[in-house]
Amino acid sequence: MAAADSSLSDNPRTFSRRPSAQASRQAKATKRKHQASSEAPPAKRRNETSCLPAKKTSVKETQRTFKGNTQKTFSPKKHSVSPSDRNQEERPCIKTSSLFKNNPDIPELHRPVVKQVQEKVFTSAAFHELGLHPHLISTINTVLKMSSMTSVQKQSIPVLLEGRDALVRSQTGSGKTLAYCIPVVQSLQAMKSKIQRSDGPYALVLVPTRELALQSFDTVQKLLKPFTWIVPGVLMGGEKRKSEKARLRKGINILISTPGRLVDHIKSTKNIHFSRLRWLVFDEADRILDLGFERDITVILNAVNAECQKRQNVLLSATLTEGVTRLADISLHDPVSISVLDKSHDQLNPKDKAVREVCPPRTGDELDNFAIPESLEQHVTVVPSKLRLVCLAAFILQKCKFEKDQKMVVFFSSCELVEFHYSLFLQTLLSSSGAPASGQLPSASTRLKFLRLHGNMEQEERTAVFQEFSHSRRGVLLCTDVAARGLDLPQVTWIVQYNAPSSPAEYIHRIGRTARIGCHGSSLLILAPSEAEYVNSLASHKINVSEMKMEDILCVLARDDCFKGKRWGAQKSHAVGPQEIRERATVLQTVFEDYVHSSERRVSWAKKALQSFIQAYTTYPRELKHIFHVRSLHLGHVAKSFGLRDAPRNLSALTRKKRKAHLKRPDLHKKTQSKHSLTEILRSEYSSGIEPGVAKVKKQNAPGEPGSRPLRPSLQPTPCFGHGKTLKWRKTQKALQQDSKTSQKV
Ligand SMILES: Nc1ncnc2c1ncn2[C@@H]1O[C@H](COP(=O)(O)OP(=O)(O)OP(=O)(O)O)[C@@H](O)[C@H]1O
Repeated sequence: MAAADSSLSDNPRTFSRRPSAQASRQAKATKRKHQASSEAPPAKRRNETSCLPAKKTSVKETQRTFKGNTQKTFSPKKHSVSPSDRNQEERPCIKTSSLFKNNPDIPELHRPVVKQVQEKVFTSAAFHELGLHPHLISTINTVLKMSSMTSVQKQSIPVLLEGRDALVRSQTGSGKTLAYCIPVVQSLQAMKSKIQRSDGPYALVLVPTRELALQSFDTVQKLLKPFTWIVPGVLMGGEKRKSEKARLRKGINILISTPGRLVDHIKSTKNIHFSRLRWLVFDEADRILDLGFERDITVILNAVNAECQKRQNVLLSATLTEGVTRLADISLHDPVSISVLDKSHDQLNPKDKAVREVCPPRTGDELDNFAIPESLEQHVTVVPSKLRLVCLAAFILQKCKFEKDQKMVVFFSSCELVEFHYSLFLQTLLSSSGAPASGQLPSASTRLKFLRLHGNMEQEERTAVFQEFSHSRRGVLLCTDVAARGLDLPQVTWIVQYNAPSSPAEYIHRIGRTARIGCHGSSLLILAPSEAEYVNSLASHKINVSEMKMEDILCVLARDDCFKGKRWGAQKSHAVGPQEIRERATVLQTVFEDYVHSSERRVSWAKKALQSFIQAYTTYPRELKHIFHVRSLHLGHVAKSFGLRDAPRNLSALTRKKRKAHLKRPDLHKKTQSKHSLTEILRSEYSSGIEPGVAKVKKQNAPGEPGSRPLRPSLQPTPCFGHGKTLKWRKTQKALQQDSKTSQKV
């Protein structure tokens, strides 16, 4: 079976490095030395206690340590090769790349131990203490099967029932949805003149993603069971515009929508009237009010304000930020700030006091430090770029193949990356039929189940995946940040961040998909050595992560004999030593590489995924650029993590060009063509989904064919924010620059 050529993948071709003549002579000498060492007999290193050395100190040392072992050819066991691959087998063997050679040092993590901010989830207060309609109480008790309130519910519901505007902040999975849904339902069912369906919206709930819209709709629908005259509805794209129009025409009293889809109806349908609107709710408010949704929110607020001046506004999020509170200053009327952290709520008046309370001075700013569920264990592992793919696969195998009932969510930075890894794992790690596909490991467990979710998928499939994963007891969901906010996926045990998030807020929301409402959960953040400082950045926001060694993750390969290197045939798995682990990791890598290199189409698919990774990498915000900069990426090594044996030759030039164009644009909202292509890809999942020219990933997408991206509508006129106040976007853009970065990433 063909294997990788280390001389190519170890080529230190990066974006910034231009080797001098001397350096290139040295590189050649090093290469000759490696080739020579590959022919030496394997060194004996059998009596080590840990699986692998904790860190590789230098190239020289590596050569000494692993001399003779690293370039040996390893191939998966013979029976893993399908008939179509026999031709490859007959080809002369190419030298196998060493995954464990020429990697940068793994730095010691000197993470400061910080005391995380924590909140109490439950209270002993019961819902019947709130004076709600008896039917509503019994619905909460019997349909939702809840009796006592969470802290945020106990604080928010009375305030909202008083008719106040509110900013609500509490940790992920603490019950914020009911904190606003219960008061909305209670107030609407109590209206003196009984609500008619044809009255149109009394409450408008804006959420950032379609799945969250569905989820919130489901909750509202349950609460409305006894109040059949109040009609809830959801607009979220994916459904035919015509049928949504028909539903709107009939009347929706509690309308839940993503901004993009609502804008589409405001523009094209004459059937939405906001004259009776009583409630405007922004769930995941910091996400909705950041620049990613600027144009849509502008249109919505203009439409709402034109017909309705008096309403209750509610903003909720686990990560209220400065940007949101600035907007809140404009759109909220005499708001109450509710933070579970304080274990109290403040009734704030005048308005500037409210803002000060919600966003105190920067020094010791506790609102920069988000609460993290107490039962959430956070880990980080530092992995050289070449080993990232193998390490992720090993971690998935460890948890989801060898442990029972594990449910994992893996976050990537773009739709293309999700598609790539989904297809790759499906074709290589999963054995669904008797005959293994090219490069597939036949003994891969049927226990493994992969699903994927991102914004370039057809809505029908998105919904099906969301439902399937929600109801499943196990499985691996590969996704973009489209699943980071608000989704309540029961019993998720692990969150893996394969690509680091662009802000602490996004980190909080991603890990918040586990350890909800008092349950236990764990998370793993995978960083490259050059990104290790990110741990300090998290610590500065009081986020504590403990280190998990890469070697401990790779050790799982000892449990799976389909990764056995040839030389260790008879050896029992429990006696597997560090050298064998390295070889098994190389076998796994070879499986990936063989799959990717089995056709030109797949190679170009992997290259596109690599390019997408690099593009996403350029969009980290300025304050994180010293950690995540494309210049620190070793293209050859990164290529390896896409199953490529070689760094694509034209990629760096292409990316450099894109990067230059990107850097030229301080204002990301300039309507330039080049910007369009870069940012549209990153936002695509938040589109309404019905823009012209939107090409989606088909349901039965052939592996290796990433989907295309939806386009966004053009800029809207200056918006008008709540209570007749006009917000100057240019000013606000600057204030929100911080937050906007998140919207450029997916
Ligand atoms: N009083 C309660 N008792 C028991 N379970 C509850 C209660 N309130 C809410 N829950 C459950 O807790 C889970 C999390 O609630 P919810 O999704 O509203 O959290 P959230 O605070 O909005 O999270 P996120 O910040 O991630 O959006 C849901 O499964 C919900 O049904």
